[in-house]
Amino acid sequence: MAYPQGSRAPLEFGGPLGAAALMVLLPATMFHLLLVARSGPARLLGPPPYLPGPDVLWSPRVLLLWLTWLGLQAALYLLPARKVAEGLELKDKSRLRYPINGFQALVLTALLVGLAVSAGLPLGALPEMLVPLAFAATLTAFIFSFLLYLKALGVPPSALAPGGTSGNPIYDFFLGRELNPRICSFDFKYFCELRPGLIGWVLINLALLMQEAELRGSPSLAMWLVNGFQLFYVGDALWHEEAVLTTMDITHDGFGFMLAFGDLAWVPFTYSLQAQFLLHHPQPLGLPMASAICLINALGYYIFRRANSQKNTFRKNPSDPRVAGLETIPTATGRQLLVSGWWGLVRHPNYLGDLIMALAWSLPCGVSHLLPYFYFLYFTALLVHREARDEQQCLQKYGLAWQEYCRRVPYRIVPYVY
Ligand SMILES: NC(=O)C1=CN([C@@H]2O[C@H](COP(=O)(O)OP(=O)(O)OC[C@H]3O[C@@H](n4cnc5c(N)ncnc54)[C@H](OP(=O)(O)O)[C@@H]3O)[C@@H](O)[C@H]2O)C=CC1
Ligand SMILES: CC(C)CCC[C@@H](C)[C@H]1CC=C2C3=C(CC[C@@]21C)[C@@]1(C)CC[C@H](O)C[C@@H]1CC3
Repeated sequence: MAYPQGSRAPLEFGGPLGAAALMVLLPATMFHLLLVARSGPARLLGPPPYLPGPDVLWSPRVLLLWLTWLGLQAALYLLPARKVAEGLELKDKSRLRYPINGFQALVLTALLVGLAVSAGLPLGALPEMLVPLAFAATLTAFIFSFLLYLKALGVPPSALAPGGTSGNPIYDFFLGRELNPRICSFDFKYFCELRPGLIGWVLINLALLMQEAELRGSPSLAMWLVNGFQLFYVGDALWHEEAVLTTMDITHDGFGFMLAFGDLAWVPFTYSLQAQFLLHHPQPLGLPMASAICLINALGYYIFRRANSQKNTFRKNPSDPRVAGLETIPTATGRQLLVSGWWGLVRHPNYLGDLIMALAWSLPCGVSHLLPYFYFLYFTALLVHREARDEQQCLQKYGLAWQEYCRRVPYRIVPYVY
């Protein structure tokens, strides 16, 4: 970990050099995956079939389509919400308010897309536009991050994120300077984290399913499973939208290139990789194997949801009867740490469940190619790194109590392994 001059706050992601490298590597990886998924050999580690020129990447029509998508999601965000939730207390002791209408946005998007398809919109044509769409999303992420960086120059220090104020413009551009950039009540980070990318991901999956039906008469069982699992995951995230308000992305990280690109481009165009692969490389899948994969996904989801809900219930109200009997460690901040139940098994049981689901999403693609396992490999790396970042933040917040928790719950994600 590098340390900025004159400060004790450690720089993450390898400092400015690491940030600069990631700003090139992440988009390059995304385009590599998009190109390789449709190539015959589909080799994750091989060269891409061709290098796309400007005529392949750039299309004003596709850019317009992308901006329309962002506009639609922004309009749905502004609709009246079933609930308005308060975020955690900020440095200046205030709390921001957030609309809880993400699930409503998903349902309305599904209705609008259904209407448009029945009126003749060729959704099956979307897979042919993935490369220029990804380019439009990447371009938007760069421009948007630049505007956010400029906006952050004019805000008071209390509005800045703890991490993105190193003074190095490349590093701060990557990590994001302002914690909660807003125009009036429109919160850009919260909007991007859950709406255009996540809903875009399942829409791309659906388009791939429809194109498979056009090509082969009906979608394959493998394609149904991947679509079903991922739609369920996105629906669950939007149903439990309020939980995102306590994640480190909202409470700790600024809004810069990492999250703008991650939310707007990386999620829709790389998380749909399994469905992209299946369109071009159909895989036979029998009912017994499909049933086993469903069980693996259900097990992952059970661990993921129960662990997340247990912590969220406990954080909202520690005397709630569902969590009141759990053993806890007091901390100097007045908050407690769970040390039994799911959070006594490993220090991140929710990551364990998420990883099991990630495996279940790749298995329908068979074992002939490594490519569809990219998500599982990337996600393992992301969660191991995220766990280390969270650990650092918890050690700072809770000190000795956190050390005691680590002593009592020695494994981080996988019991007896890691
Ligand atoms: N699909 C994807 O790409 C991604 C999915 N995710 C998923 O999003 C969800 C949220 O993840 P994330 O925000 O990383 O982290 P967590 O939901 O795991 O939250 C970590 C926080 O929980 C609190 N905590 C930790 N241990 C305990 C304990 N023993 N008792 C009580 N509170 C504790 C601490 O905050 P405090 O004490 O302040 O409450 C800590 O900072 C996860 O399910 C993850 O799998 C995450 C990233 C990417
Ligand atoms: C571009 C880099 C590789 C880093 C990008 C990270 C982002 C893709 C993720 C950071 C945290 C995320 C969360 C989710 C999606 C991925 C990103 C945005 C969820 C919304 C997924 C669904 C879960 O139920 C909640 C997650 C919160 C964190």
